[in-house]
Amino acid sequence: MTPIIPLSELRDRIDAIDQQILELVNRRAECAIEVARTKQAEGETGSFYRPDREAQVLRRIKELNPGPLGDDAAAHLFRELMSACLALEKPLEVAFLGPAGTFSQQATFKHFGHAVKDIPVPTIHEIFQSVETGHCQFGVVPVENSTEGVIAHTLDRFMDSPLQICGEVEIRVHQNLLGKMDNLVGISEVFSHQQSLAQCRQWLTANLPGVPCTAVSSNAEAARLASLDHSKAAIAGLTAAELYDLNVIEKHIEDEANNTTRFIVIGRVQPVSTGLDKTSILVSTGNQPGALHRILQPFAQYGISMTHIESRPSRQGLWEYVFFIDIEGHRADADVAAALNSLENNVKMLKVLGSYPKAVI
Ligand SMILES: O=C(O)C(=O)C[C@]1(C(=O)O)C=C[C@@H](O)C=C1
Repeated sequence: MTPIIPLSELRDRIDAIDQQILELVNRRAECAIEVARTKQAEGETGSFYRPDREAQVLRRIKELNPGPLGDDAAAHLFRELMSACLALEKPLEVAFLGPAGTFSQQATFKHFGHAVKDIPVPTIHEIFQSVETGHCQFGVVPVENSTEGVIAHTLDRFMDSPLQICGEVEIRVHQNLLGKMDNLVGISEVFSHQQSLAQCRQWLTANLPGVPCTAVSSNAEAARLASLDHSKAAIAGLTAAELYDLNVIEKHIEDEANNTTRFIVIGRVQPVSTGLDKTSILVSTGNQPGALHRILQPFAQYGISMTHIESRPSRQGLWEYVFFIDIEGHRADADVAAALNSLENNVKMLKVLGSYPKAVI
């Protein structure tokens, strides 16, 4: 048995280590300030954020991590460290689907760290708009949920937006029943975002049969409404419970155990290839026989994996569809470039929505 070390001695050790960490962290921050000077000298004017470099830093940390700290825990620490360093270079403004307390805000912090200036915006359309007009440098929008499928609004908005996808982030979504009451008895109405209501449909039918469910603009808005009336409940995340001082009446009420939402980061930056990337494209074929085959053929020919395909009405011709496709690899990678080149000759329209590093944390 290893001897028990007195608490005071262990705390002295921790204090000494903290001092070293603090010195090192500040040396790193000084480097980031120098990076900003170099970027400025090279004529950079836009955002100093580099999604490709950040992905590489986080992947390297996970590879180097000797433990006992877990790889994800180590990566999260460095996520925050880089966020603070970037804020010294140039603070970043990121629009998310507000108000505060939504899963979109959680996704924003998970991807950018907490040193960003997070700007709540009421609709997906306005998130695009705030980045298009330069109000914010980046936006975070939900794109698909593992239970409920795609968020059509986000996909549709890409059809006429000049913005690029420059990152992705996934959030495990736990839904909770929140309210001022202590139990399910006497609940007269449940508020939530339409997607969250859909994710808890079975639970609601089994536990609150006949209670009206009302869709509102966000889960945080649902929590706010529930805080105003003691007979009304909300379905939302735990952050919203804290924010609006609500009781957690029932935890994890989502029907699917692995309920996950994928968000994408939109902006004007085009990350360079990191070796572990994804590319999202928009393709329109016209309504001809064999159209889908012509889309799939170049990917098969160049051995490219397709991770997602989704069709949406094009809004141009009756029964004309566009396809949103995610593939593995970066548009600058030789095989992806060749496949996209060949695809362009096969289809009516091809728009590359972005090549970006796969989510690291
Ligand atoms: O390497 C850079 O370009 C930096 O700005 C430094 C740094 C970092 O802290 O490591 C900070 C922000 C960028 O988004 C990427 C990396």
